Amino acid sequence: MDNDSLEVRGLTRTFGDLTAVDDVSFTAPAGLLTGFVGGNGAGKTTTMRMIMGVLAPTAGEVRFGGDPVTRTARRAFGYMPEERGLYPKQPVLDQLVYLARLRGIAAPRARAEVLDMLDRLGLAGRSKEHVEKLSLGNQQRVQIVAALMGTPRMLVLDEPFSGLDPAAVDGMVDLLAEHTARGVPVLFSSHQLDLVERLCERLVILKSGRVMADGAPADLQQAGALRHRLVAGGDAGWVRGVPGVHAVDVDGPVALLEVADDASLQRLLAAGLERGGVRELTPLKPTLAQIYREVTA
Ligand SMILES: Nc1ncnc2c1ncn2[C@@H]1O[C@H](COP(=O)(O)OP(=O)(O)OP(=O)(O)O)[C@@H](O)[C@H]1O
Repeated sequence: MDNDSLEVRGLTRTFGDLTAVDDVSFTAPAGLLTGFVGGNGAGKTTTMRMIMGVLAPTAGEVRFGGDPVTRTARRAFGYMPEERGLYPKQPVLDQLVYLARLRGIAAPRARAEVLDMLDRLGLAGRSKEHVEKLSLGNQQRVQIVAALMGTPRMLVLDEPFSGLDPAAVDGMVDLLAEHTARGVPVLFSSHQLDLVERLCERLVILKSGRVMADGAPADLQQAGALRHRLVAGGDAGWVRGVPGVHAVDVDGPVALLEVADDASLQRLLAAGLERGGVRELTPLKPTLAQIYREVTA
């Protein structure tokens, strides 16, 4: 196991009769972005709270670098909680420097680091404003600074991209890349599957508190039902009669197909030769949205 990876083993949390997180195990490897996805109420926030020690697990454990996570170790983790938690009536810079000092960063360095990150997120001119005067997206940018400052050893970010405009998303992506380049594991939750697909090297999909899929997106794409796009010489209606081939959609000569195995693919081609030929047959990689729908169906 890589030394600076996050490992979650058998994590479980009940609230009365509800098992919100049910025997969840996964690894967020060092130096990689791991996307944590799942519908509303799937258990993402509850899992992240347990990782950060905000909530006690009913069962299971959290390890970092091979060791059980202690309170001291958690001080070196950057966390963006769902409930955010900035003081509305304090100026942005004062507040961030205060939070940085709580993490043990000396005042001059804290100030320089905070000003640099505010600048990179387009907030340089707003550092003296009270947080409550900022738009929600700009408050979110301040939260990002709060989570990322101080050279954290791990990042746990609950919906860090929600409410950000495209420029801020790009700024955030660049910042996260700097942390993964240092070997830091980054776990972030999101409902924006296009963004997760673009960014993540690892993916954990949760449903009703359970892990439904866990791995590299390319592996999950291969494990999913492979679809093919076929363009026939004439009307492609004949594809419906080929054993092992499921026609998802047929529109004139173009068909979208799920092919069970290689033998079915050969049957499809043989049938095509008898029915006016096959002009094109292309395997299609499922998108993350398709994988997500399949594994959470
Ligand atoms: N303190 C609590 N007391 C009782 N139930 C809770 C508590 N916290 C969470 N839950 C329940 O646990 C389940 C998982 O909630 P959680 O917030 O972890 O989901 P989530 O995946 O983060 O959802 P969302 O995407 O909507 O933020 C939900 O059914 C929620 O109502």
